[in-house]
Amino acid sequence: MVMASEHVCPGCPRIGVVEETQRAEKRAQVEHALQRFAELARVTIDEVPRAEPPLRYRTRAKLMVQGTSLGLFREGTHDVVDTVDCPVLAPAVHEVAARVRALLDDPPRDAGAVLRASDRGGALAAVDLREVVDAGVAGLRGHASVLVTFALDREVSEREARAAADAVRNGCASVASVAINLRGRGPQVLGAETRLVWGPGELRDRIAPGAPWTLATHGSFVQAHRGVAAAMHDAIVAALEGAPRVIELFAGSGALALRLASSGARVHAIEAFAPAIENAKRAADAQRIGGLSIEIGDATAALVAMAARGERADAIVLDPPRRGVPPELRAAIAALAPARVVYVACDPETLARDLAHLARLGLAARRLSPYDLMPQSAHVETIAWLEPSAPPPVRVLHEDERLIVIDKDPHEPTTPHPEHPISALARVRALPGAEHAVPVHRLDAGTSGVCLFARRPEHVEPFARALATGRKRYLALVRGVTHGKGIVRRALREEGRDLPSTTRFTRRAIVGGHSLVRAAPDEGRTHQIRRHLASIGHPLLGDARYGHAPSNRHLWERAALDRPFLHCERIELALESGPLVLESGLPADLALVLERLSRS
Ligand SMILES: C[S@@+](CC[C@H](N)C(=O)[O-])C[C@H]1O[C@@H](n2cnc3c(N)ncnc32)[C@H](O)[C@@H]1O
Repeated sequence: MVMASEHVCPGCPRIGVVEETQRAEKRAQVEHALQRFAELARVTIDEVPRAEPPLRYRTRAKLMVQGTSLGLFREGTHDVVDTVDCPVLAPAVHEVAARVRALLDDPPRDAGAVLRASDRGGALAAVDLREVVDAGVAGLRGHASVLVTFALDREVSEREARAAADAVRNGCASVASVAINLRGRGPQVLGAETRLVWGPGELRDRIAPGAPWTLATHGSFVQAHRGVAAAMHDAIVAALEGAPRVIELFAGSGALALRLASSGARVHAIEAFAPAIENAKRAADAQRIGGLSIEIGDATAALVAMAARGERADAIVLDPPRRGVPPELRAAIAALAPARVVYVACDPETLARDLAHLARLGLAARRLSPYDLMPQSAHVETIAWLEPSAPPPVRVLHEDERLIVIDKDPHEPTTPHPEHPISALARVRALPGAEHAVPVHRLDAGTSGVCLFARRPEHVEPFARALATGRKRYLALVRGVTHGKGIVRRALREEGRDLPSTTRFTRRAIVGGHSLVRAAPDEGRTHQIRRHLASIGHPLLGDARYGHAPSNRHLWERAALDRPFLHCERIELALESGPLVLESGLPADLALVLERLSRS
């Protein structure tokens, strides 16, 4: 058990909490993330296995520099909390951090700006420490050493860089290699350009004794906890036994790809960061591991191209960044018709969003296995095991002898479209007595909510007329803060004619600096709400066509928004038989977006 420390470091907010409790909390986090999605109601969640060791495990530290402090930003600020007694860093990483800290206190003159914080007139903004273990002979941590990268805010001379490298390695045997990196303006700790100053620049690294080695370079990705990462790899290799062709997306420097290939599978590894995956191939060749092919590029573009070529995969493994994967990639995964999919996720919420969509595409997760990849933090890493399974039936809001009204899911068009593997119409026609159904109107693929179908083509006309004069209400999240209410009257061009159009809106709430509005179009012109709200400077968030690309990117990264935020929540029809009110609640994916936005 870890005892409570006096102050809680932002890196380990759960330190001091009994380990069993931490693991139960992590499992509960995953459970909570699944709960909002009806498609995931029957998924079981394993207990979280114990991480060994629970302390002194961290293979990588990106430490910020401020004055003479080396540590992490206090949450929501740019104040650095010094992590001098950090109990989770692996011993070699801890030793090098202590050496850098001592040098910040007393920087050698000839190292110039490299070892002086940028807020003290120097150039140093952060230090990236990456542990490397070639455990081939002496067992894990037998040969631990560290790749040190100084992240600088400005250029320094070669002489200053060399003096800094000498200073950090003198008296610190764990330093294996030193590089400098120019950070650029982005929020990332490291920029694109790294320059080797001293040492080999790349070293063999193993997750576990006996595992194939990979090539570690300055700043390269490594799982935070070797023991837990190795257990995850074991579980994945066992689950994919007998799969002759595996596609691995987001393969990094190939630790898992090499394991899978060395166990006999043919692995095609796709990764955007060229040096990492090129090193995987070099490591495979040097170890005579056959069967590994690599592809450098965007995982979505690569898989969409494979699907378009009609390729198939026995198994697909993916380990994306926190934001999860875009809808096009989920559709391409389903199109490759894999017998097994293994989805490794570091954010259970985006995982749940993606699993719900994959379930509708015919790939269902029955079981999730959460891991304690970063003990003492709130982080939970989860493996989802997916298999082909019939998609859940469409949700019916109302049906009678002539009409079927469904709650349309996002990411599917109303009628079949070549870019989408499934349509609302196809799912409606799978209902009993609905094989001749036709849509009364169309919602865009990205829009969810109330959607009307006539049971037979001859039933469409009266409902189409009732819909044209009926009241329709949508929920939309739009960029910026709108007036409390407003009316947009603006002709919209359709089929070469300008047609008078009116949309009324009321703001319901401000969430994360944006407006949640109820919008009611008097007509039902193509993209009426999207075009009208964009025309007054408040485009829908997530709308790639009429929206604001930087805001869309931000909401995708931070708030898990993967489609236009537009939901048809209510339609009122005056039918000959009497009034009919159809309503749909806020869908789970948009509820998640609002929750994340109000948290941030
Ligand atoms: C969570 S890491 C997983 C790394 C790898 N599975 C491992 O264990 O070493 C995510 C990886 O995805 C890569 N990546 C990020 N965006 C990508 C994209 N659009 N296409 C392909 N790879 C991407 C990153 O470079 C990073 O290596």
